[in-house]
Amino acid sequence: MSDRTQPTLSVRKLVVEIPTRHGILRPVDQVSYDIQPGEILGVVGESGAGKSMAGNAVIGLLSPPAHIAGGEVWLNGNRIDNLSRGQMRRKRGREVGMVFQDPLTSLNPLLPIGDQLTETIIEHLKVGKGEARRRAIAALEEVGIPAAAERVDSYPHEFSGGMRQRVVIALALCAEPTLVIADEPTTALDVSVQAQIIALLRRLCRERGTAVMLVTHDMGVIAEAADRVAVMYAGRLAEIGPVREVLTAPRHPYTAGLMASTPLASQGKRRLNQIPGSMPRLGALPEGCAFHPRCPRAAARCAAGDSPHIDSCDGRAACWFPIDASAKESA
Ligand SMILES: Nc1ncnc2c1ncn2[C@@H]1O[C@H](COP(=O)(O)OP(=O)(O)OP(=O)(O)O)[C@@H](O)[C@H]1O
Repeated sequence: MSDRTQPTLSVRKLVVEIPTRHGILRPVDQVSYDIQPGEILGVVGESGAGKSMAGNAVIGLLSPPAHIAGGEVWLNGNRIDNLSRGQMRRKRGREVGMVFQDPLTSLNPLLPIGDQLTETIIEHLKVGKGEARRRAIAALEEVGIPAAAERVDSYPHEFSGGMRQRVVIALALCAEPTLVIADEPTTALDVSVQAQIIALLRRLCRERGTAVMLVTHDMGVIAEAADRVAVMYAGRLAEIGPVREVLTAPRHPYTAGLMASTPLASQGKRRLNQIPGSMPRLGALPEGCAFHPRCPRAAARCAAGDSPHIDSCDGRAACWFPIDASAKESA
């Protein structure tokens, strides 16, 4: 078991590479972060920023030819980036639960949901059939499935999208994992249902001390759910820090741009200023900071040399000229 001072997940200088005919791409480049027990780390960025690859790499779900080419991943104090596929498969489910955008990725359409839950519980918790069924019903009750004792024998298609995602959360949590990777868990749902699912995930993981990596393109979901946020741009971490600080006083101009293009309910008004241009392709990254061609603060230093890294900047933003909120600047 993890002790409370040890992060549940610790990722150090993780690099994912994809060899292509035109050279090697790095969809994840030197990414480092920790997630503490009970903490939700939101990973946000535009489409193609490398968010899903960063999550999939951690749980050994990269599709070849993508592979981990550097760095380390530690789960509860054990190194896991060098495990075999079989060893990693056993960790998924038992130590790591997964919630994906489409509930039908996780649910077998041909099996009643109760069978899927009891199978997982028996496999990972080594209890008998009767006890597993009792726990399956309790798990469904906990995620808010009405009349769980009757619905336990229903098939996935007999539930609405929101209820199906509740079942997936029950399935992800039933083996009592210490880490949950949730990749766009609410993107396919109606806005009103989205908030319920986020609140549910947050409550259950808090209660159990489960660490969560929440991958989303939606700053609103981050504001709602996350304790800390990691902002990705072109495979690299642009900024990482406590969600309140990053969202109210972003230091990286990219984070500031994302915030300016996101209508947040808490801000009371819609601010919609799109960041000009688009994220560069991985095969055509500019020299220097990958964001500099779109950056309102870019200076000569940003366009040359190595890309700035959080560790070599101020520890929060990978930027040579971070925004200083105390100076009342705006990006
Ligand atoms: N087989 C592949 N060959 C080349 N590039 C790839 C391959 N698979 C993924 N990529 C690239 O890797 C990058 C990271 O993809 P990833 O899916 O992690 O991004 P994302 O931030 O999760 O985006 P989205 O929100 O659209 O899912 C993207 O630029 C994508 O184009």
